[in-house]
This record gives sequence, C-alpha cells and structure tokens, in this order.
Amino acid sequence: MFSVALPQDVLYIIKTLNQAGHQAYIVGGCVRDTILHTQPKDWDITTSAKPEETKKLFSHTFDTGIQHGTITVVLNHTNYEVTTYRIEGEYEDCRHPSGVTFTNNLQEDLLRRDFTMNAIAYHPEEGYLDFFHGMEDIQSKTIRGVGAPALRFQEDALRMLRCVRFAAQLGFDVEEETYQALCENRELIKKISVERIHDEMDKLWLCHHEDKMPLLWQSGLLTEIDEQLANRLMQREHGLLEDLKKAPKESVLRWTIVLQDYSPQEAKAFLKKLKFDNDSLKRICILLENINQALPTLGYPLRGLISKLGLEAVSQLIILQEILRPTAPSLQTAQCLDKIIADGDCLTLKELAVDGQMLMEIGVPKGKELGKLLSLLLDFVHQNPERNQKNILLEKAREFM
Ligand SMILES: Nc1ccn([C@@H]2O[C@H](COP(=O)(O)OP(=O)(O)OP(=O)(O)O)[C@@H](O)[C@H]2O)c(=O)n1
Repeated sequence: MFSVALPQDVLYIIKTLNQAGHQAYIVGGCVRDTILHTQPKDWDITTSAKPEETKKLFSHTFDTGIQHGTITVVLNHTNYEVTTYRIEGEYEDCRHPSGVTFTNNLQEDLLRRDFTMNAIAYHPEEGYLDFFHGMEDIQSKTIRGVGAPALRFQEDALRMLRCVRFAAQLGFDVEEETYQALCENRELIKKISVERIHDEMDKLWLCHHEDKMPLLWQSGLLTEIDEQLANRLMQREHGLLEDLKKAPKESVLRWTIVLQDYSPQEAKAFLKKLKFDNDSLKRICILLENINQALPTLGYPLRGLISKLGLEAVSQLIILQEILRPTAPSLQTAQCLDKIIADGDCLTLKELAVDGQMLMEIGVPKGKELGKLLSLLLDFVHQNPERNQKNILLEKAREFM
C-alpha cells in the first residue's frame, strides 16, 4: 500500500484536530485521485469534531454549510472544507436530506457517500480506511454504489449523472447492480434542478473517455432529461463520439458538436431549458448558424466575417469545420486568419483610422447616415487594409457622401 504526500496545510489541520482529541481524515475525491496518481482539485477533511469545535481550533474559518456540518478553514490563502461525520436523514425529494445527524463513527459517514471509490478515508499515520473495498474497485476500474446502490441514487438522484460522468472521466465501468439501479431509478433525475444537471453534463462532455458517454442515453437517463436530445444522440452515436474525440476540451465547442443537427432555434430552446448563460447560448447559436457555411479563404471576405462574428467564433468555426466537414478548405482559412492577425489588419470600427467625430467635422450629419458611412469605410478597409489611413478615408467619405 502506498502513502500519500499530503500538503503541509492538510497535515496541519489533521494534526490540530487530532491533538484536540478528535479523529480526522482526508476523504472523497482527493483520496480517489491520489490513488489514481492524479492531482486532487481540493482536499476535503472529515472529522469527529463538531463544527463549533473545529471553528475554535483555527484562527481563520468561515461557515460554508454549517447546518450540514461544513466549516471552511483558510490556511495560506487556500480553503479546506472540514466536515463533521454525519448521517443524513431521510431524503424526501432525492436531493436534500430532511435532516442531518452528526455521528462519531467514521464508517457511518462513509456509508452515506455515493461510490466506493469516493468512500475511502486516509490518515497519514493510520493509512487507508476502506470499509467498502473502494481500493479494489479503483484498481479494477469499477464504479460501484456504496452498500445498496439504489438507495444511494434515491438519496441524491444527481449521483446517477455523476456515475456516468465518472465513467467517462476515469474510463471506468459501472458495476452491474449499480447500473441496474441507475436504469431503474432514472426518472428520479427529474427532481434535480436544471442547474445541477447542466453542470454535470458540462463536465461530461469535457471527459476524455468518450466511449463511456453513451451510458447517458443507453441507460434511459437522458430520455428523462430531454427526450429529443436522447433520440438524436442515439441515432448518431458513432459519429458523435468520433467528432468529440477530435475536438478540443472546450465547453462551447463540445456542446455545439452535441447539438450539431439542431437548428439554431431548436438549440436556443434547449439551451434556455438547461439555463445556459446568455453568452454561451449566443456563442453556441452563432456556431450552429454558420457551421455549414463555406468559410472564406481570402483576406477580404474573411476580415468581414471576423468583424461580424468575432475572432473567437471564426477560430472555433475553423476547428469545427476541420472536424465536421473534412473536405472544407479549413487549412487555407486558418492560414489566412493567422496572416490577418500577424499583420494586425483593421477588423472593427474601433480600429478604423477615422471615427464619427472626424466624419461630422467634414459635414456628415449625426445619426443613421453616420453609422452607414462608417460601415462602408470599414468594408473599404477590409478590401485592402493599407487603406486604413485618415486622409484616404476622409477622401473616400466625401466621395460616398
Ligand atoms: N452527490 C454526491 C456528491 C458528493 N458525494 C461525496 O462527497 C465527496 C466530495 O464531493 P465532490 O467534491 O462533489 O466530488 P468529488 O468526488 O471530489 O469529485 P468531483 O470534484 O470531480 O465532482 C465525494 O467524493 C463523495 O464522497 C456524494 O456522496 N454524493
């Protein structure tokens, strides 16, 4: 059995709690990640100390979810969540326990967790405490619900999505009873807030093991979330996975690939339903609107397109076309884009050598006309960036007038 190199701050928290007569262990995703030799995102500590007792031992703390027993301890500008061992009460709505009871028993705390791989505790001197054989499951790449998997899913239905996401994140298989429980309880996902579902699905599309993603629709879980999406993904499963394998791990790009056969209107309705923020919604819809459009390979039309859609969207369209339309001349477009950036070509009104004030000084009236003239001048510069000089543009403006 190997030992874990814990950060000094984590060792300090455990030692401080122990010296005050409390038990303390690291637990959850950080233990799983260290066994898998990956860097944990954060370090969670579970302790027999009650929240008030934890607070007294550290100078800088704040209440994170004190009713659930969680205190954040701040050390060297880093936050560590320290949670009291707890047994959750009945789950009335598959999301929130009706009450939380603290316990002195570590095993009881671990029993309420989702999967065996997430239910291992570790102490720098005692080593691993692994009541549910999570280590074996990690070694055999298995996701297994702790105890009775159906109960774990009924307690918190989001765990079903977490199950699929962990499979795709870690490349693990879902153990048979756990998968069965997931299929049988799938409709409970409807009780989970759209925001939490969105968040998990976001994480899922960014995973490295795309081959595991079909668990989402094969299990029937996606049908409960959105039937139309489930049907579409089922139909184009093979192509979708191949496309995702080639795509960078970027959320907007990957959602665009997932929704590639949606019209922008259909996509908008779906993204609104999933409560996407306006910026991401807009970016995905712009990509879907232009995904099948032939991209320019010459400077003049390409500068215009960048000015209309933005540099980021055009760069993403090139990547998408490389993946989805391999016969499109994406390489030429990319080279042309690189040259435009390297040359520092004028792309937007902001970079134009004249502005509204200068045009008014030569007699252009304020209002619609002024805006129209600026657009014409921008197009004139897009045709040849060397024209972006004040005297040339003022002369052209007089001509247009
Ligand atoms: N619905 C949930 C969420 C979390 N947990 C428990 O709380 C720990 C910490 O949860 P979280 O930080 O959300 O997940 P991680 O396992 O750390 O993984 P990730 O951060 O990748 O989601 C989990 O390991 C698991 O023991 C759980 O049992 N059920």
